Order: sequence, then C-alpha cells, then structure tokens
Amino acid sequence: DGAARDGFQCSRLLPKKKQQRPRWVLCSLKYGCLGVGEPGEAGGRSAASPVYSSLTVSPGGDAAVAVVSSEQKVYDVVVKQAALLKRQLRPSQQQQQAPPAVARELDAPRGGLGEAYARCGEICEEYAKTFYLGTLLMTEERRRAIWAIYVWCRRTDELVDGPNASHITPQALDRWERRLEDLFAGRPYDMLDAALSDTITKFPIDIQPFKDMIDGMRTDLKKARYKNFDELYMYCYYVAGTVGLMSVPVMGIAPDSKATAESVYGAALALGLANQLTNILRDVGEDARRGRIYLPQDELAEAGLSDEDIFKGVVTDKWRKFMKRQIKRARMFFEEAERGVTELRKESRWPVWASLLLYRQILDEIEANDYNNFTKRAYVGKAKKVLALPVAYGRSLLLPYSLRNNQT
Ligand SMILES: CC(C)=CCC/C(C)=C/CC/C(C)=C/CC/C(C)=C/COP(=O)(O)OP(=O)(O)O
Repeated sequence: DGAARDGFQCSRLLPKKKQQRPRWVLCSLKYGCLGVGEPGEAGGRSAASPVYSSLTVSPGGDAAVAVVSSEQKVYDVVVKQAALLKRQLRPSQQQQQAPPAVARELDAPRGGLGEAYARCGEICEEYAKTFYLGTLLMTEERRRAIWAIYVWCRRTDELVDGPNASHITPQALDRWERRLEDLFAGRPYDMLDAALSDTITKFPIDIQPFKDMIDGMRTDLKKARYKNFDELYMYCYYVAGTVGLMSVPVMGIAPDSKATAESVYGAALALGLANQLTNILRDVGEDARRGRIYLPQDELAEAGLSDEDIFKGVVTDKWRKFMKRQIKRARMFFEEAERGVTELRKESRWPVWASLLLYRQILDEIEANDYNNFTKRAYVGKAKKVLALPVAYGRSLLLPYSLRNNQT
C-alpha cells in the first residue's frame, strides 16, 4: 500500500530540480504503480525525445505507454501554467492597470459589473452552497473572481449535461470556444461573460485550461466508454483538473510559502481529479441509466465484470472488490492534494478544505452503502457537512507544509 502510494505520488509534480526531467511512473493502470522509470530506462521517456509512441512497453502492457503520454500532456500544461503565474504581474500590480473599455462601461454604479458578479455569486450559492460559504472568507476581489470562473464552468458543463444537452453539437462547442476567446480579448457577449472578462484582467489566468475544458465536453459528446485509466485520467483532467488550474491564480499562493508554483498547481490538479473520480464512483448507476460507463474497461474486465453487470446493477463480491480499489485510488489523489491546500493564501484555504473534506466523505458513504452505487446515491448528511466546516477552518490555520517540513 505504502509503496504503491509513493509511486503514485511521484507520478505527479516533482521537486524543482527535477522539473525538466520527470520520472515516469509505469502505472499498470490497475490501482497503483508497478515501478518508476527514469528517462531512458525501459518505459521512461527520453528527455530529448517526447515521442510517446516509441516507449518500451512495460510489464503493465501497452496501456502503460498511454499513461506516460497522458500524464506528460497534463504535466506540460501544469508547468506552463506555473511559468505564467511566475512571469506575469502579481495581482496587486495588475489591478493598477486600466481595465478594458468594456469592463469600465459595465462598472457603472447600477447594473454593470457589480451586478454581473452578484449574479455569479447567486448561481454559485445555488449550486455549490458549501463552497460558496467558504468563498465568503476570501477577499471581495478573489471571491468574485472565483464565482465568475465557477459560473463559466457551470455553463460549459450545462451545454453537455443540461436540459438542452441532447441538441448540443460539436459546432455549438466551437461557438462556445470562440465566445471564450472573445471574452479573453475583452469582448464579452453577456453579463456573466463580462464578469469573467473582468476577472482575467485582474488575475494571471490563462485561457488553456478553459479551452481544455471545452475539449473535455467534446470528448463527452462522442465517448461513452474509457478503455483504461489513462483515458479516464485525461477526461478527469479536462472536466475537473482544469478547474483546479483556473483557481490557483485567483486563490493565490501564500506569500511565505516555499513551495514551487508547479507543486501547488499539481495539487490543484490532483484535487480536481479526486473530485471527479469520486463523482464518477458516486454516480455509476445514474450514468449507466444514460448508457455511460466512466470506469476503466480493462480494470472492469480484469475484475471479471462486464458492461452488462453495470447495467444490471447487482452488488456482488467482485463489484465490492473492484470498488474498493477504485476508492483507494481516488483517496490517493485527495491525499496528494492536501499538502497543496496549505500552500494557498490563508483566506483561500477554507473553501478548498471544506470542499475537499466533504467530497472525500462521499467515498466513505459509498462504503457505508456497501458499495451499492447502482441504486443508492452516496450522500453526506447535514450533520457531517456542518461538522466539516469548523474542521476545514481549523486546517486552514495551519502553516504551509513547505514551512513546516522544509519541503516543497
Ligand atoms: C488544492 C489547491 C492547491 C487548490 C485548489 C484548487 C481547486 C479549487 C480545485 C477544485 C477543482 C474542482 C472543484 C473540480 C470540480 C470537480 C467536480 C467533480 C465537481 C462536481 O460538480 P457538480 O456536478 O456540481 O457536483 P455535484 O453533482 O456533487 O453537485
């Protein structure tokens, strides 16, 4: 267990000196790692040659090659985001710049940007109450920015998951992407877009994770099965890991933190992945009723399970065993995220801790339901939710991990 976990963690972001030279974990795509390869070793990527297809196949089979490419792709985005954060002006300096014309117009006392942000806040409160409560601790500017990001993600998600989802075409997503580009260029289409358009003038936010999320929705339109964990990893990055990357520039890294920007982005990514994996495990029955199975097909087959078993929805020992291992993996991602939360600015930690603790408890509830995620929805009761809030607050007061242990 411990060894698997260590292996798993080292597949993520590495201490600064190794940033350019990732060590590759050859996940067997089972539930941990078989081994770690340095570039040049069997299964490792040559630092000079990012040609994933030329990788030696590991004992994990050809799927291991795919893991390397997926993690590499996401790792590249993370490094790019971290570099942008370091290069761009700090938010306090950026605020001194004149806002674009559109934002200024909208910033009228009545209506305008104030109203746009307020509407974003209402939407966030309606759909993600606990997270919303947590954002109230943040500074006004950060809180409003997080709401604007939340609303854009929610709207993107609703394109493929909302009431009109069945009419959504790839062209509609292309239009949504052009609209995103416009709002990044200071030309928002509507008031909710205007809030995000303003937010990106205030924080060093890059368009890439937003575009990636739209790409994830494109995947969702045409894909109802995931061959292996690599494919699922990529999907989870697109639809949830991206949210973590979008949030870090707003939440901010604690001024006294000694952690690298890469490691904080890595933790944010891990939290998005953990949340999405948990969401998937909670919603197995609901998704199956829509004809979708967001579980790695090879792992199902290895556990002796088929799509038919999922559609039938009977909890068997095979299913329990399969679920135990999926839950274990989701918990590893949560664990990986924890350290990063401590590196955020103090006032941004609470909402993140609250959502981490609450979402992770869904996994406990799946266990408490004896792994019946076919017909029972794992639900964290009110009392537990309320209890999580002070616990989260207590954790948000802890010193950044990098200061406690002299680590990054
Ligand atoms: C850890 C560090 C350094 C920073 C935090 C960065 C953040 C905020 C990461 C969180 C990313 C996140 C919230 C991803 C979304 C994941 C997810 C599965 C959302 C589910 O949304 P809904 O579909 O509304 O959920 P419910 O179905 O549970 O209502």
